Amino acid sequence: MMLNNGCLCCTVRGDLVRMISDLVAKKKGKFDHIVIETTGLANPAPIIQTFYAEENIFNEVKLDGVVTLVDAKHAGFHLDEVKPKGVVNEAVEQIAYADRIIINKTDLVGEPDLASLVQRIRKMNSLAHLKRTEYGKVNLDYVLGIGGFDLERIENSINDEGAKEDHDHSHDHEHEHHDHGHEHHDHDHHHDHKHEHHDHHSHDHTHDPGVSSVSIVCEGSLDLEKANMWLGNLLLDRSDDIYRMKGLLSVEGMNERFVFQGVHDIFQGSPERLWGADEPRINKIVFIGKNLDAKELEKGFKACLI
Ligand SMILES: Nc1nc2c(ncn2[C@@H]2O[C@H](COP(=O)(O)OP(=O)(O)OP(=O)(O)O)[C@@H](O)[C@H]2O)c(=O)[nH]1
Repeated sequence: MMLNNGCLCCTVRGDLVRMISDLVAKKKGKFDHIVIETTGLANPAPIIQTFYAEENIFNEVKLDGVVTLVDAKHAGFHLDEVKPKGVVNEAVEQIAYADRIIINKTDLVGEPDLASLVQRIRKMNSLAHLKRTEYGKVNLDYVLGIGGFDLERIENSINDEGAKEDHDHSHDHEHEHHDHGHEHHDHDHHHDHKHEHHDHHSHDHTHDPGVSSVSIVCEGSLDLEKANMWLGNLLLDRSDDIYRMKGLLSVEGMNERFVFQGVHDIFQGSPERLWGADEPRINKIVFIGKNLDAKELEKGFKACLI
């Protein structure tokens, strides 16, 4: 089914609501997945938000994940494009919201360019799985059944954060990235940030998209009231800039681990399984967004610890 262009200022796509309602009414039980292919100019946010905003949709279908196909040869150009003030760079947005990033046409670029593109994408979105392809060759289960918004799968996605370029052939890289991911967890993140700026200047990029991933990893238990206030206020002030977030928290007095995920002002959270007797109470939160201040986020979070 072809959708008309939605109004860019709307956060709920009426056309998408109608399309899904029609499909559900006519063919309920006859399909496993619905694949929505947007144009290259689409902002994914309104499409994602539609799945939470309308009760009919929310109850009948579940948003599985966002897959972004990146043209390895031309992506750099689009990411560098300077837009008029207030206009988003859709290439940046499409990477920021993704659960899976497929970097295609890798045969057309050299390894150094490819590596720097991967690095650049990784800094924007440290949660997504990433794969390099030629002619878009991926297994179907890589792009269907992702569970990118499932609370039950939060732990997996934040645990292998930054560490999971999914390789089919190039094994040396797997190790490289794996190590990097662990380092990422142990170190403070201002370090990463500084590097980012350094790289930025030395490569003389003209445009900083300002989209980055910030992760907080910290042992301890949270004061429920303080944590509620902090996250609540953060979303009140910054929900436009926070594209996606995922977290696993240890709350004082709560025997279960608390998991949450969010997209802008949409927030879903719930207690998950019990903490193990010997399990270290480690909190993990990952934010993907614009103008994120890693230091400030970490400070705010730590102020909520008991
Ligand atoms: N060299 C090379 N060419 C590719 C690769 N993947 C796709 N192509 C070619 O790129 C061209 C455009 O591919 P499409 O898949 O139609 O691109 P698209 O962006 O989906 O196009 P539309 O959705 O129709 O706008 C075709 O000639 C493909 O054969 C790749 O990995 N390497």
